[in-house]
Amino acid sequence: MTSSDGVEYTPTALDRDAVVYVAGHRGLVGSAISRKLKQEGFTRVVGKTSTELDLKNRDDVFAYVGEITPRYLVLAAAKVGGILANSTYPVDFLSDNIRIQSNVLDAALANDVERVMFLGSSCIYPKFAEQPIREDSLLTGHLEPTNDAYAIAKIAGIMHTQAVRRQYGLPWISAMPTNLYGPNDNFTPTGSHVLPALIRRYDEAALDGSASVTNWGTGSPRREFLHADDMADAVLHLMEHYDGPEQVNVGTGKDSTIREIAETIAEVIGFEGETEWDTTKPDGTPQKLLDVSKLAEAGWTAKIGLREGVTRTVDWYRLRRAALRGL
Ligand SMILES: NC(=O)C1=CN([C@@H]2O[C@H](COP(=O)(O)OP(=O)(O)OC[C@H]3O[C@@H](n4cnc5c(N)ncnc54)[C@H](OP(=O)(O)O)[C@@H]3O)[C@@H](O)[C@H]2O)C=CC1
Ligand SMILES: C[C@H]1O[C@H](OP(=O)(O)OP(=O)(O)OC[C@H]2O[C@@H](n3cnc4c(=O)[nH]c(N)nc43)[C@H](O)[C@@H]2O)[C@@H](O)[C@@H](O)C1=O
Repeated sequence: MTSSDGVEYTPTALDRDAVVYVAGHRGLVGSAISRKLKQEGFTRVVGKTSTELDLKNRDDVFAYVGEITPRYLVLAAAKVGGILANSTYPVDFLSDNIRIQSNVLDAALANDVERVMFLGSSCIYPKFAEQPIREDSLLTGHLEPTNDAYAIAKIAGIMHTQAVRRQYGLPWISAMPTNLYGPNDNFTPTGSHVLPALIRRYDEAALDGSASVTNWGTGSPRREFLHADDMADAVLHLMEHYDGPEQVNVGTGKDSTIREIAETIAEVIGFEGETEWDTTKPDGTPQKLLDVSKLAEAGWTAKIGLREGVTRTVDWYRLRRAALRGL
């Protein structure tokens, strides 16, 4: 098969005995991908924690990738955070991510990694992109200011995979996930995304018998949420069934208001008090709903519904509550 950029590659089942390097294998997405690959019979799934290998250190990255010489690589390591972390530390989100992805992708190229999956984020699209957001709306308008630095790093990552395809003919691809959640998410109050933040907040309020909780913003922004296990399933599916220079959106195709998400989480937790909104905190993008038709054409749709996914995540959180709260 020849792609629109001239790369000749026919997507096929990945070799279960080949080395697969999952960069970021302890995180929300990387851990789900590692689990999925092992469930599917992959025997040599490898990774290192950030303590063992700081991906910002180019020499160390080249040494490690040269040592393991993976046939496949999923780049799920990044500096990641919610709206507050992104808007407070833009330098870190830009600089760390540019360095991590340049090091890993350059080392992958130097070692002829056959198939690379780069993970971006739906925040790469313009703040006021037409909804649902199509892949071709990339670079057609201004970014959302609360995460523009992170988005620019991610756009550079997409371009990096496209450039490798053009210059070296390797069938590297990228996927743009919507907002994700699930086991191994970040549950810290100031660093996390909304879904884990609300699970923790409502759980604490239920335990303490609080009369009310206060969430950030107005509650009116719309977001689409995908469970990390679905994300992992989509990543493997795309690596085995998709090739092309254009990034592929990964989501459910359905969104809800933050207020509705809060109601679902409160119900699953069993919190019966009031919810208030702190409108001094930012709302961010008014709506982020991905057009997932390209993904559907590649043969994949989401399977885990929001209530089921939230229930599973609440159960996971409750088993680890003390450790996650640092108690
Ligand atoms: N979470 C979300 O809602 C979304 C995430 N994404 C993308 O998915 C990918 C994974 O995100 P997610 O799993 O949520 O993030 P997490 O924060 O859960 O995990 C990030 C991973 O990256 C690793 N990492 C970070 N910095 C370094 C470093 N300097 N050296 C080595 N490893 C490092 C961490 O390693 P360790 O644990 O060892 O410290 C961790 O395993 C990212 O590219 C992100 O942009 C896209 C859209 C939405
Ligand atoms: C995945 C994506 O994640 C970020 O963008 P975001 O979608 O705005 O993510 P968020 O989950 O942090 O917030 C979603 C909405 O929820 C509201 N909200 C209410 N209460 C809490 C709360 O307690 N915590 C948080 N974090 N948000 C809250 C919040 O005000 C906002 O309106 C970017 O980092 C971006 O770079 C990126 O890629």
